[in-house]
Amino acid sequence: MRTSMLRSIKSLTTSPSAHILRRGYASEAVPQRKVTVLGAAGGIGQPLSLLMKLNPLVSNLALYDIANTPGVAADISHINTRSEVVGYASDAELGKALEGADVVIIPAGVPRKPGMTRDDLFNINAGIVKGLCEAIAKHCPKALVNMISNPVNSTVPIAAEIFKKAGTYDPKRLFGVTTLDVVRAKTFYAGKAMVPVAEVNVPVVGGHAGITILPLFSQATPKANLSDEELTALTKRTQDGGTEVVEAKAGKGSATLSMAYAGAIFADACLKGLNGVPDVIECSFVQSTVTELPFFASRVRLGKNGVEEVLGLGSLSDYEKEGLEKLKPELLSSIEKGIKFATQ
Ligand SMILES: NC(=O)C1=CN([C@@H]2O[C@H](COP(=O)(O)OP(=O)(O)OC[C@H]3O[C@@H](n4cnc5c(N)ncnc54)[C@H](O)[C@@H]3O)[C@@H](O)[C@H]2O)C=CC1
Ligand SMILES: O=C([O-])CC(=O)C(=O)O
Repeated sequence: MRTSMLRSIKSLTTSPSAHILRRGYASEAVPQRKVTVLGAAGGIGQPLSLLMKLNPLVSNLALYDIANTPGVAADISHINTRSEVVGYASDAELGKALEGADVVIIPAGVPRKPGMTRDDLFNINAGIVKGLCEAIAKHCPKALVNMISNPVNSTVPIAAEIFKKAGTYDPKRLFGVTTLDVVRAKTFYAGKAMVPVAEVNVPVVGGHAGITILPLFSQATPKANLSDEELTALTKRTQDGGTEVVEAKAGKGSATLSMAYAGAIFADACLKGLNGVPDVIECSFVQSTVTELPFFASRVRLGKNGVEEVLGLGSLSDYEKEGLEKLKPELLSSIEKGIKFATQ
């Protein structure tokens, strides 16, 4: 038994994908971890499920969608990596998909078309998220919830209220996934500053829609001498990154592949935190006292119980201070809209 466990740990640590995905994972033991993807057959769900299948920290991968799950699950299950894959295809199977989950990732819901804002998705997605969160409260109340469905600025407060109603709310376990904003900020900054993209770090704070997305390029590393005009343009491009993709896809949806990448990075960080890897830090939209708003995205230290510490904003440039004040009313109104929906 012990020999076979050691052998399986050895094979996990020597496969090429393991090296890529297990950076910074120091412990010898690889615990069993179940990840459930809700909306697994969608534009984001499919590549995200693929990336989670490649993640050696995952032992069980549950794929749930209301359409096309069996095909996606059968397809992904043939990949020769650690996790066992099971597909769940109907409302009646949602409980089984969630039972025992350590991390639940939610990319279920409709995406934008050109001309729409993320808030235009509220009417449909709020109801979808509400139903899924009620099931999470019932079947895996201790799971870390990674909310991708838009509008994130409202769906996270909706989830919080649903969990409060069920008596299961733990603010340490609820995350709005804003990693794509960070991914974009890093890419755009590296291009403009002509620095190696793999070395770039840029915190992105606030929320996940338009001007509520506030990249802090004054804290970007490696440092570069960019003009005010260049920094303004970079900020705007990061804020409008989602719209750039929506327009390029011309009615065929919004970012899926880059979002799957971002979602996989964030889920991996959650798993590392759960497994006790030290100093795992990612930006996320969480319950917060960093500003006067009840939810706010900033850098968060992840640990064995989810959020270990919500880190402050650090020092901001005058331009960023102005951006911060400008975003607050819009972000607050989206948060309140979510709370109102879930409490009425
Ligand atoms: N947080 C972020 O940075 C980003 C968020 N998004 C959001 O992610 C969501 C999904 O986008 P896509 O994957 O492109 O959409 P999609 O339409 O391709 O896929 C959505 C999937 O959700 C499923 N679904 C709908 N209702 C469901 C329910 N009750 N239970 C389980 N599954 C359900 C659908 O069957 C479909 O397979 C959208 O709301 C989009 O705006 C997209 C990109 C970035
Ligand atoms: O823009 C959208 O609708 C999808 C999204 O959230 C993003 O790509 O950041």
